[in-house]
Amino acid sequence: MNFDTFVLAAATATLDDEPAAREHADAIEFRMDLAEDPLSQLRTYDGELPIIATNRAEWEGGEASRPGRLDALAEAAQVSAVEAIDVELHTLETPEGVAIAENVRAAEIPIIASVHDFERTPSSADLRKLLRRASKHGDIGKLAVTAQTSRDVLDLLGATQAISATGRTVATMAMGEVGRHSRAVAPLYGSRIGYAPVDPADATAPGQYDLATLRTLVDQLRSE
Ligand SMILES: O=C1C[C@@](O)(C(=O)O)C[C@@H](O)[C@@H]1O
Repeated sequence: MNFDTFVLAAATATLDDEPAAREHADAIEFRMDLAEDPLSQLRTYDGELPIIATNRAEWEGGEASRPGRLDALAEAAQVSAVEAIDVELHTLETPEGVAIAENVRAAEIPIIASVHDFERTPSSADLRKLLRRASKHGDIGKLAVTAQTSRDVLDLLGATQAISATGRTVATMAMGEVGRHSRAVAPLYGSRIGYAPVDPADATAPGQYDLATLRTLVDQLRSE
């Protein structure tokens, strides 16, 4: 998968959702940590959209607990439909994370190095540092923070613009209601991935638009 242009990922724990996502999404984000039997779902997948595999750790807002979490991700990287792997920046900075990154790179798949803050938005300087670190460890550096004020959204967009202007590939979004519109406008500042559930009842983060809405918003803003 190529992140040279914006990729809209339909976030789901059920690969059976793929036909419903196809009309609007460019990819599926398969949340292995929320899925039943994720490896067998992957092995029997025969959809058209490429998959970003995510097995989010509990300590980063997901549901995957320790035993086997990274091994499952390494196995997912062997599935041909899996065209990108999402790993937490904090994991990539550990020896186990370095090992998984080597594994994934051997399969010639890009790594999305992600950072989440479910409570706040770090300072502008810290946002830039985090994005730089994430885009150094991953092919794409991703930052999802929680905006409490509109100033937070501006800081995130500023960091997105500044780091992408240095030639790095980034993806950013502000979670929650205050930052919701960032999901539509961040692509204009250089963000290369957006996430939305097929069904709004199955949101994988606070403040997500449903897939059809985010597709429309992003496309309309881009074509103006
Ligand atoms: O990291 C992200 C971004 C996200 O948290 C969001 O805010 O849309 C949704 C997650 O599924 C994905 O892994």
